[in-house]
Amino acid sequence: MRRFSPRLSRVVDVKERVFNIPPPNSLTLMSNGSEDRTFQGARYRSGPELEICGYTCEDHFLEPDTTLHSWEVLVAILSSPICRDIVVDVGMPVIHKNRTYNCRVVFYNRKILLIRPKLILCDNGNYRESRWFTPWRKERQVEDFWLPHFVAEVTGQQSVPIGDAVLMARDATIGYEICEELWNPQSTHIPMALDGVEILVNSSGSYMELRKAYVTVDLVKSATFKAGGCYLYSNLRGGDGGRVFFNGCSCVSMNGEIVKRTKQFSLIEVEVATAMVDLDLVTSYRVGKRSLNVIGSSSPSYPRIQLDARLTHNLLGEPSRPIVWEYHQPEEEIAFGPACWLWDYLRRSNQGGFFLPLSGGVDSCSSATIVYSMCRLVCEACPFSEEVLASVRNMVSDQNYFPSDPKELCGRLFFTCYMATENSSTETKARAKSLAQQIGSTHTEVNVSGAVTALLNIFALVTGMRPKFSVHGGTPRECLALQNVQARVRMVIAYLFSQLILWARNRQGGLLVLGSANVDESLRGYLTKYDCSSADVNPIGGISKTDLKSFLLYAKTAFNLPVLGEIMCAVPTAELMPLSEGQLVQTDEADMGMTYAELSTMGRCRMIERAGPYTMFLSLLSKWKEISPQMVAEKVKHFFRCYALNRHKMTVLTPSVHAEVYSPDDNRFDHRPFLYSISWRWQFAAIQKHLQLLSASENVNCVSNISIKDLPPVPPVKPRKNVNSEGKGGVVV
Ligand SMILES: Nc1ncnc2c1ncn2[C@@H]1O[C@H](COP(=O)(O)OP(=O)(O)OC[C@H]2O[C@@H]([n+]3cccc(C(=O)O)c3)[C@H](O)[C@@H]2O)[C@@H](O)[C@H]1O
Ligand SMILES: Nc1ncnc2c1ncn2[C@@H]1O[C@H](COP(=O)(O)OP(=O)(O)OP(=O)(O)O)[C@@H](O)[C@H]1O
Ligand SMILES: NC(=O)CC[C@H](N)C(=O)O
Repeated sequence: MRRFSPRLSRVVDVKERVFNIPPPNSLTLMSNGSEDRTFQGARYRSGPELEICGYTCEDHFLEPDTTLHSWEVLVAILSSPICRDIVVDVGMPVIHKNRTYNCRVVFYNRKILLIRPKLILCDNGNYRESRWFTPWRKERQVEDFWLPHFVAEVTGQQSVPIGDAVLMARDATIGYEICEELWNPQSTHIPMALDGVEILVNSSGSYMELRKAYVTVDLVKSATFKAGGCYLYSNLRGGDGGRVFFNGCSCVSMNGEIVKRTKQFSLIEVEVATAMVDLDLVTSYRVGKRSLNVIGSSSPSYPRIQLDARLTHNLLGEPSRPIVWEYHQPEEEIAFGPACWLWDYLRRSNQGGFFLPLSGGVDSCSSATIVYSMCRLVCEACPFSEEVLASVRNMVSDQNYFPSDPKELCGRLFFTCYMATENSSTETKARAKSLAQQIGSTHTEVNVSGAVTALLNIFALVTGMRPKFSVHGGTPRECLALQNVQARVRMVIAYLFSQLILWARNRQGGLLVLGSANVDESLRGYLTKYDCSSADVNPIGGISKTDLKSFLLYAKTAFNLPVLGEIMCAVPTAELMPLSEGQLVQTDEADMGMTYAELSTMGRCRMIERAGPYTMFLSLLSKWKEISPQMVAEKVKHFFRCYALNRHKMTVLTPSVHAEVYSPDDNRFDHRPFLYSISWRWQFAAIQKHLQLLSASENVNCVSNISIKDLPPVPPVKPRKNVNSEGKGGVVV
């Protein structure tokens, strides 16, 4: 290929995990002859959103200290010799005219060139940016920003431009689009590209959800496919103190093709991807797009901040070539995302490892397998990362330790315990033990029946009464209480062990207790409040049972853990009730009155389709054609009754890594009340009315049109009913 004017530019996309900007002294150290290793000879460097202070500062963004300290760090960075002759943009909050903006600060050779505030904020899902930031609404306008005095002393500038402008070097034009601006229908890259901006820089704080990674890649590719250009997309990676795991996957795209990328998951703190691009190819691509040129010629111009420097080299190197993006399957995302999040959590909490009550069922075994996956990642990272090695040495209280075998590491960091009661089976006990052996966790088996009996004795002493299981003639209320006391005792024992097990082994610190309630159980409320569902952190709280089973199938082969095949196929059961004539009387799905697959469908419908009971009923009518409309109605009503009854449990849900769009996590994600009337009179009446119309005519196109007369009668106030979380009423109190 012939180039008329070889303008090869090295651009760099630096991806850093939050809070990882090295302190000033280490920056200086790195400059001693290590410039190439750091920026790889690049002329431009970008990084993720709000990288200086960290994306998850949240309400700390309302504190002026956060902005002040960000300026202090910025001064340290721009003063560093490492930043000579390279244009750098970094992310931080900036207060201008008493308003806080989420900004990129662009500098070159100790001079700040531009402060570019975010134009479109993100407020969906876990995002709440407009709680802290104001969007910049002055399109294509800049103002003077007066620098803090200690910054002015270093840069020698009093004021710098702030606003919606682009940077014009002698040989390239660079524009900024901050995260959500790419996702919005009025994406900023379009008018910038029409105005001749060649390099589009996007700094992001985009978190992981299963099956989401392709979205950013598609957006980036389509941005430069439609409008041409070189796109630098830099995202955070890792956990920084919240429930989300930032998704990595930074990349460089050129005219619709990805030419460089970074990993989605890794324990390594900083990953630098460098690409060499030929900017003439941007021009030739755009020149060929005739319709783009016509629109571009009338497109309004951006203010241009001039930079008297060249970004291109006349090098004879080869431009980076297009690559094929290999996506992780959801099972791999489960294996690596929560594992990396657990690692970040563990090292920041300064604890010595994890404790998990291991029942031999799908959920707790999934949590265990994720910890094993974490150990594998640690062993892989240690030869390349001093930070990971230092953290693991602190955890195991051994400064000479070098982990190389995940099983051996697991034995040091991970403690599992099977806690039997008289209702436990030998099968689950054996499965828990096998998994512990295969992953190498330090495993114990205890019998907690003595503690359960002691508690029941206290009750009997006071009341003179002993509750009975239903198979022994007890009422549902007695039976439920007997189940819950077993489950709760396990939680107390788990905390006792987590606090003292390292003490008993003459090691420092304590252990974090892991939980293993999955997203579906939480949504349905099929868990005992303050049993082992209450823990310090939960790696699977955002994942559905269906996905967990696929994950175990994957891990069985990928991690060589044969017992997972058996665990996956076992019928899920709580094992809290006695066997009846040798038969299992309790299975999760029978207890819940719905299958996990149905629950997952309804969960998605509630959250993603934003469906109330009536809309969910309509939606499922077309999805579940194999069952009658009456049956669909009963399932929907049962789901909403259970959801309403148990919603209070979400207020104390153990923090877990966010992974699923239909998560019911009440804390940050799913903002709904936690006290409901469970009768849903108006909504259920609408369903009933629709059913009547359906039976009157198969083809009625009905819109709910109910009135007071359609409502079922209000239930009598007396005698009071105590409805348990099964949604089964009928106990007179
Ligand atoms: N609106 C509200 N706001 C705040 N608290 C509320 C409340 N309504 C009830 N409560 C309180 O909540 C408590 C009842 O909840 P809780 O103690 O959890 O008990 P509960 O939900 O009644 O029963 C536990 C449920 O979990 C199931 N389970 C048990 C064991 C294992 C598994 C499994 O996952 O395999 C499942 C079991 O079948 C049953 O459905 C009571 O103290 C009650 O007063
Ligand atoms: N016998 C047991 N030994 C140790 N822990 C247990 C035992 N039974 C239950 N647990 C703990 O309590 C949690 C909730 O118990 P539950 O019976 O609801 O299991 P679950 O949610 O179906 O999960 P699993 O599939 O792991 O059995 C389990 O995930 C596990 O951590
Ligand atoms: N920080 C942001 O602006 C997030 C943007 C986008 N909605 C995402 O999920 O990645």
